[in-house]
Amino acid sequence: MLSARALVKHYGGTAALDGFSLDLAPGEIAGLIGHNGAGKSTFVEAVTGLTLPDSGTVAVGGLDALRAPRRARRLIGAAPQEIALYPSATAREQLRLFGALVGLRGAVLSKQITALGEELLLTEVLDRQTGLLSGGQRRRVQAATALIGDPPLLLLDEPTAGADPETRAALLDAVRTRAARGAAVLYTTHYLPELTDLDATLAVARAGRIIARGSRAELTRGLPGELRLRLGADSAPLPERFRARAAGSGGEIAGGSGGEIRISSTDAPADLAAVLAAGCTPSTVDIRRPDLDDLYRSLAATPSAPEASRAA
Ligand SMILES: Nc1ncnc2c1ncn2[C@@H]1O[C@H](COP(=O)(O)OP(=O)(O)OP(=O)(O)O)[C@@H](O)[C@H]1O
Repeated sequence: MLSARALVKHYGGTAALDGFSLDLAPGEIAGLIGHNGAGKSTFVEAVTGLTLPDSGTVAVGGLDALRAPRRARRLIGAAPQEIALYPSATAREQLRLFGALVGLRGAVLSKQITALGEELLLTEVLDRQTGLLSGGQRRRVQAATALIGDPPLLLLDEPTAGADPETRAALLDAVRTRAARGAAVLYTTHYLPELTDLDATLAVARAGRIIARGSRAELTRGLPGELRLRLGADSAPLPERFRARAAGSGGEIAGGSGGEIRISSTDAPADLAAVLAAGCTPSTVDIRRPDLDDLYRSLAATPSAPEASRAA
């Protein structure tokens, strides 16, 4: 549904995009993550036609989005990071406007607005001016403007910023429903647990390009998780070879202290078997598998290509 190749965009001496490539299939939710300034918003602007890249290509539903931006734009529902609503218009008026832009009219449009209001918990505020809404409500109205008309490509930039747990859940449900109907969703966030909730594939941006792409399982394979345990009162001490990997955990390595030992481990079941074989008798055991935070940390610790070449 979306295929971007080798996008480059310079702002003065800054390469906001530096060979940014990304593919997105129908029905896929991809989490676009990366540090501030990695190029995520610039990429979304390039796909929506707000920014013209210096080079590279963007295809949306097979259309060349750089040559035919208006036609491509009709296939895209975008909720940018910056709120872009008319403060004096009501939420319903905004949705009428966006609905009309994608060709909805009359009763069909009214029905979609009512349904979106219910879905995103906005029914009570649909007839209020958006300038008078809370930040979280405005963000949901903005998300609704992206969802109206069921576009096949959704670009949602931090749609849950400022959302409380109830409205966050409603937004995530709405995203899942659209993907289940076949929409491709690019979901930018700094809040990694959401991507687990959405069962999203991941695209990690760094210095203007994607440096890792795949399922969460693929990208976290081989990363260390943790074996966490407490040693019982009559336990043998933790074997020497685990002590260095338990350093800094704050746990006690002798039995009976009650402190939690955290052993960095790429194969926690095997390490647990070795600990038990050494006569340790844990009173509690927990295995923490590597998660998105571990992935983020491991990628942050690896210099990107331009940084590496600068450092060389
Ligand atoms: N209009 C602009 N003029 C000048 N520089 C820009 C402009 N837009 C983006 N940049 C620069 O391009 C780089 C990428 O910015 P971008 O907003 O795409 O990052 P981001 O990954 O979306 O960051 P964040 O997580 O903070 O939203 C940054 O160094 C930014 O300062």
